[in-house]
Amino acid sequence: LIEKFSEKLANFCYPFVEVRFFENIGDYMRTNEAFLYIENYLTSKSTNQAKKLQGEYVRKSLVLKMDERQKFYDEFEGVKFVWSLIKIVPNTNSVSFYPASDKRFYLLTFHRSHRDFVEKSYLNHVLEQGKEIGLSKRQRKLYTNCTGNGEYERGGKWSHVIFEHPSSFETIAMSPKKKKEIVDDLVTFSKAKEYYAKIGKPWKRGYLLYGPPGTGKSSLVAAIANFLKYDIYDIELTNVKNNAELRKLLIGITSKSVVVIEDIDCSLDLTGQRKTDSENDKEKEEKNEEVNQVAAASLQGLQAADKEKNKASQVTLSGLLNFIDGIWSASTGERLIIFTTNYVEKLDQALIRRGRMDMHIELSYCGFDGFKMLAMNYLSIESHPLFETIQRLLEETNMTPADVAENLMPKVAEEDVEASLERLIQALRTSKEEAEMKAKKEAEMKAEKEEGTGEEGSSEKEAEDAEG
Ligand SMILES: Nc1ncnc2c1ncn2[C@@H]1O[C@H](COP(=O)(O)OP(=O)(O)OP(=O)(O)O)[C@@H](O)[C@H]1O
Ligand SMILES: [Mg+2]
Repeated sequence: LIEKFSEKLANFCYPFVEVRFFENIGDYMRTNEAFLYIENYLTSKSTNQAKKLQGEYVRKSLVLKMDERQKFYDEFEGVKFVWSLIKIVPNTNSVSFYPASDKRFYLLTFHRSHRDFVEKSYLNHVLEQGKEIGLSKRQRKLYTNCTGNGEYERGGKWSHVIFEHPSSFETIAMSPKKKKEIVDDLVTFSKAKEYYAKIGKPWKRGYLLYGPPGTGKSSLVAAIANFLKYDIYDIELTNVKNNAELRKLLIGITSKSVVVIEDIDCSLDLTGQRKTDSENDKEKEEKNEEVNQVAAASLQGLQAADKEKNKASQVTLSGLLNFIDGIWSASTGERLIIFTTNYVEKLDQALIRRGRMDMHIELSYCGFDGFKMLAMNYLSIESHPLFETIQRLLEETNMTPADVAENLMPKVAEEDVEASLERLIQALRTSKEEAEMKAKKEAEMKAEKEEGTGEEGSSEKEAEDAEG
């Protein structure tokens, strides 16, 4: 009876319902998209009402956001609602190996008589509006994974900054045909939600960008993200301890994102075949043995080996393959996965087969088309008498777009166009001469080596004869 009565009393005194929308949810602490949509919705509405705001400078404009503990009153179809942003700071007195991070949530309060209305229409209204606003002017983010190596850091988490890279398809120098191909592919992909559902595939696509250093792979990644207006998740694989941590990262990725793994050939030893369990065990045993030997040798040696062991990532090729298109990968909607590498031939075929990496894009040395684009961007010229010479030289020698761009950049204030072009021509000539010299030297070395092996054989014989 007392229980019943106290419940009634509580309801009478506080007839409100509270709903919390946490920023991160679940064991994997994935970003709650509802939180982001609500943030957009409230940011668009709250600024003229709230008295405590937070200012951020985003893409050349000021964005005012709701401050913590600031209440915001909303009204929809005659019903009143109260929103507030609340931050829970973890208890710093408790001693924990992994310090907990702050938790934030939006709290929605309304009268309990509107419960049905909230569930059926108000929340839909808020989320839909927030989503729409988000698409048109959201701040895009560049995420990277935390190291997880330090004593106080836990791996498998993302940290982010606002993504503001000026690269776009207009500034990338590559053949117009290839550029169009990529743009068309991106547009088709971004509109193909139903199609992917129909063919029973997760909505994602893989790109492999390969080519020598300085040919614009990283720039192209930024251009793609800018074009699609997606967030970027830049994974540093060497910071990922094991496959479980990689999966944890995957779960934390929101939809509409580009996932990038740069220099995939250097990140890990992924070039070998997928290993069987027994092979893995054997390797581990061997490693342990090594460590033991070092331990016996000296304490210092052990510490060094331990450090190395800690550093080494245990992400395997099969873990990465699962990351790309395993069952878990379908849990995060619309997504583009991009690998970049300097040495495509080093990679395992399983990693780059079609279906995983659907499109292979080669970025190569600067051609005349690329040069014209750079000249337009850097010097604002479409043609010049010196272009002919440059075209001929570009055909005769290999120069990366990065080098061409560097030479075109004015070195002193108000340098004229001709000086820049002359500098480029000079650089192209030098590079051509160097390449020729190198080829000549290599040929000489080769010839010498061949001669040398012949001579060595004979001198050995002589020595033998002398001994005899
Ligand atoms: N195709 C290109 N178009 C325009 N600018 C380019 C191009 N390639 C390179 N650049 C210029 O050179 C710089 C370096 O390029 P970028 O970082 O994209 O090269 P990368 O291929 O990623 O090299 P790495 O393999 O060393 O990572 C960029 O800042 C950009 O200004
Ligand atoms: Mg790069």
